[in-house]
Order: sequence, then structure tokens, then C-alpha cells
Amino acid sequence: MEKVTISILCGGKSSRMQSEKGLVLFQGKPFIEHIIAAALPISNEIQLVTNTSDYDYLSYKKIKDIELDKGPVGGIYSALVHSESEINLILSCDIPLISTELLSELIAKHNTDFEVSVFSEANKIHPLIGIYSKKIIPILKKAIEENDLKMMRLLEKVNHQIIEVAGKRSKQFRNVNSLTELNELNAKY
Ligand SMILES: Nc1nc2c(ncn2[C@@H]2O[C@H](COP(=O)(O)OP(=O)(O)OP(=O)(O)O)[C@@H](O)[C@H]2O)c(=O)[nH]1
Ligand SMILES: [Mg+2]
Repeated sequence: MEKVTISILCGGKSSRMQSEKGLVLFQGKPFIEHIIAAALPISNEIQLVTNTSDYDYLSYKKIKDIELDKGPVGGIYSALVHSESEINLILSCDIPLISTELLSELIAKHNTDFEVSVFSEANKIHPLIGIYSKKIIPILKKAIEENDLKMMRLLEKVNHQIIEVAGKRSKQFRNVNSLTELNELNAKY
């Protein structure tokens, strides 16, 4: 299989969580470590896109945003510029239920006719569990220059496929933004 670089976006403001989102605990373990555990069987080429030293305790490569405060679009831009792989798995840092199985399925279903492949469930698109080609770097750069930073707008501009997942596996897409949501998650699992 072609080499895949996995980039985990850890660069937001965590304003709803009010503490570094990738480091809050699920089942006693930081979110970021759950995501790394799911990602590692796919590729050990892992880079964390972060602008702080909070993740320095992890031995994986860290890269910074090239343009600060540009949201996930800025994070993906930096991830792709720093990647040596054509195929890139981009993940947010707030999806602790994600599994290797689902990520492998995304990679298996990605087809190089597309520049981006993302999951959806019940017609809700999850752009931060996706495969992104290095080919879209100029589109990201332009979006940043124009401050056109919505992920859904980015998808409109690239040749993408949406892979629908149904049934109980879709719980893996659950993203946790606030302390209330975190407490709900820890109470449930
Ligand atoms: N590298 C990078 N990642 C980002 C940036 N903004 C958001 N992200 C990441 O994108 C993912 C989804 O973003 P949000 O859920 O909005 O996270 P957030 O912005 O930290 O949290 P809120 O302040 O509550 O919106 C998370 O993994 C964030 O870490 C950014 O400017 N740079
Ligand atoms: Mg945000």
C-alpha cells in the first residue's frame, strides 16, 4: 500500500471545552492517545498539528500552523505542506471512539480519482475524518487568503466523495466539544 501520512489537528482554541481538547480524559486516557492508538496500525507516519507545547510529552512529530487562527482549513494546509505522502489521513483531536477498522475502510474506499474522501452518517458529513490529497494545497492556500474557512465550502471546491456509514458503527464519529459532552461520554462508556 502507498504510504499514508496521518495528521491529527490539535490547534483549535478549545473554547467550549475550556481546556486543551486533545488532552481531556476518556476512560482515564487523553483523547489524543485514543486517536493515535486507532491510527498507528495504519501508519506510523503521524504528525500532530499544534501550536503549543502541550503535546511535547508524545514522541510523534509536531508541526505548527503556517497561518495561525485559520481553523481546520489552516490546520489541513499545514498538514499537507509538511507531508511527504500524496495520501493523507486528517483527523480531529476530539473523536475518541474512532477505530482502526473504520479508518482502514476510509483508506480502502478512497480512490485517487478523488482529491478528498470523507465519511457521513445520516447525511451529516464529517470532514475531519477524511483523506486529503496534497494536490489541494493551492485551493487551501487561496481559501486562507480569502478567509473562506468553512470546511463545507472547501469540500465544494474539490473533487470529493462522501462515504456513508450507517448503523451502530456511526457512534465512532461522535465528537466531544464541551465538558458536558465529555461527562456524558464518560458516563456512557
Ligand atoms: N491546527 C489547527 N487545528 C485547528 C484549528 N482550529 C480548529 N482546529 C482543530 O479542528 C478540529 C475541530 O475544531 P473545533 O471542534 O472547532 O475545535 P476548537 O476550535 O478547538 O474548539 P472550539 O473553540 O470550542 O470551537 C479540532 O481537532 C481542532 O483542534 C487551527 O486553527 N489550527
Ligand atoms: Mg472551533
